[in-house]
Amino acid sequence: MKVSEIFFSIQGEGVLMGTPTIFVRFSGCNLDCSWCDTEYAKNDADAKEMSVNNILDEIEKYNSPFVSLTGGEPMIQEGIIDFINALLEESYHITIETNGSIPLDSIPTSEEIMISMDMKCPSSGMTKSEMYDNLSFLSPRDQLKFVIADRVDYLFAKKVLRENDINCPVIMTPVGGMDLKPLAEWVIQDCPMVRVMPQLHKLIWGNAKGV
Ligand SMILES: Nc1nc2[nH]cc(C(=O)O)c2c(=O)[nH]1
Ligand code: SF4
Ligand SMILES: [Mg+2]
Repeated sequence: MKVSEIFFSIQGEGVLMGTPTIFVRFSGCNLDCSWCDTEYAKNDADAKEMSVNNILDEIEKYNSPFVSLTGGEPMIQEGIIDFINALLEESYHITIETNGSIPLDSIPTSEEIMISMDMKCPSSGMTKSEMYDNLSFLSPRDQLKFVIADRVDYLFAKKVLRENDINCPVIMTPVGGMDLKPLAEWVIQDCPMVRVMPQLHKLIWGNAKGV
């Protein structure tokens, strides 16, 4: 598998925010979001080839049952399902950070898996890539995230929520993860059933790599 980096940090996004978590960041992505904050993982130029066992050996060094698979786009990695099954066997809780453009039905059903699906808004330039069928695959233990750059993105997100039956927590985060006020005020005005959240790791460490 093509790995960009493995690091131990706190979960900075979503309902598990604040939980010490091991991150496995895979290289390679099928999208090209305008505001991507992990350009270095979008192609596999700097990737390290690692087997499932190599990765398991590496993450065993950290003392946490929480693993987050991210990228890039983890779901395009060859062998990702075998890796997920190996993590389940080792009793890890797994968060899968996916961009929503890859079918999610190959992911095993388990209490120990949280699918954290991004829904790409207009400012990303990638809205056409989203697979709306994936929304029906999300259960209450998963989460749906919208990264919001402007009012157009916010209205897009509201429309998606209005037109689809969503069964999991919904999170809105401003692009860059830190300037929360405009988004918070829109949500208060409209009161949709969403949670406004920062990217906690960026509040702590700024826009650094490996955190
Ligand atoms: N601390 C921390 N939390 C994260 N949650 C999701 C991340 C991601 O890049 O997908 C991420 C990340 O890069 N760092
Ligand atoms: S899906 Fe994620 S990694 Fe891929 S281009 Fe968009 S923000 Fe970057
Ligand atoms: Mg990140």
